Amino acid sequence: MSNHVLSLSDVDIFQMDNLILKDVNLNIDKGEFVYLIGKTGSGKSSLMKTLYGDIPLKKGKGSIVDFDLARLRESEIPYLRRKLGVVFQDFKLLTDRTIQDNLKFVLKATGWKNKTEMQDRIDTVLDKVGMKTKGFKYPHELSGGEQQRVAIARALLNDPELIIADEPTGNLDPQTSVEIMEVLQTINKNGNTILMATHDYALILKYPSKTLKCDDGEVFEVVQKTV
Ligand SMILES: Nc1ncnc2c1ncn2[C@@H]1O[C@H](COP(=O)(O)OP(=O)(O)OP(=O)(O)O)[C@@H](O)[C@H]1O
Repeated sequence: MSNHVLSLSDVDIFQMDNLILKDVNLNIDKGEFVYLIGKTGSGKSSLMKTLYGDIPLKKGKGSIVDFDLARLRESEIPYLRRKLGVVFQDFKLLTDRTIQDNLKFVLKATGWKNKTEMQDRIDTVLDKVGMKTKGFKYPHELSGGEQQRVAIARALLNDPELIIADEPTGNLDPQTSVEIMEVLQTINKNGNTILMATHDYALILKYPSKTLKCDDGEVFEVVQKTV
């Protein structure tokens, strides 16, 4: 059986009718930590959006956590998202409710019903990111780094087969970026597969791993010294 969590072959990535990336071929195996780099506008976000069903796959073959991206129906997207954890640069927490309630909202929306099980899961994921004691706070009462920890906890709620993180340290200072990276590294060592877009080469040097680059309409793997 294939160990691929993600597999793209001869995929073209579009924004509307504009071709952004051509003939993309890549595989990510269970347990890998993979960086996605490339200058602004090179197509990193477009690639990631295609992976979580925000942009339809119009050409080529793509499978992600057992979903066929070329045949993905609108109605299947919520089920795909349940098997993925997506983390954004700007955290995207709901500002009108506490951290606990942000997480509860996601659990309810994804079919959880039992209150004790929900609370146990929330405690577990907040503990994983070092935020167990701050669940009663509102997002604006937390620092950027703490909000990103919560966003990572939220991504972990449904035990995703792949975490897609689009510049998760983009809004954070260097020290806080390292702290968030430590959280992601620990999660990866505990078995979660992670694809992370970043501009932060210092992080890549500190935590070397497989690196894919978007450049001039293509995606290719780079060896560390040419990053
Ligand atoms: N909603 C959109 N509609 C049309 N074109 C878009 C849209 N979003 C992005 N693009 C274009 O697609 C190309 C790739 O953008 P994308 O956001 O994927 O790059 P990126 O590598 O993620 O950049 P950044 O590092 O700045 O986030 C750019 O030329 C951009 O102008």
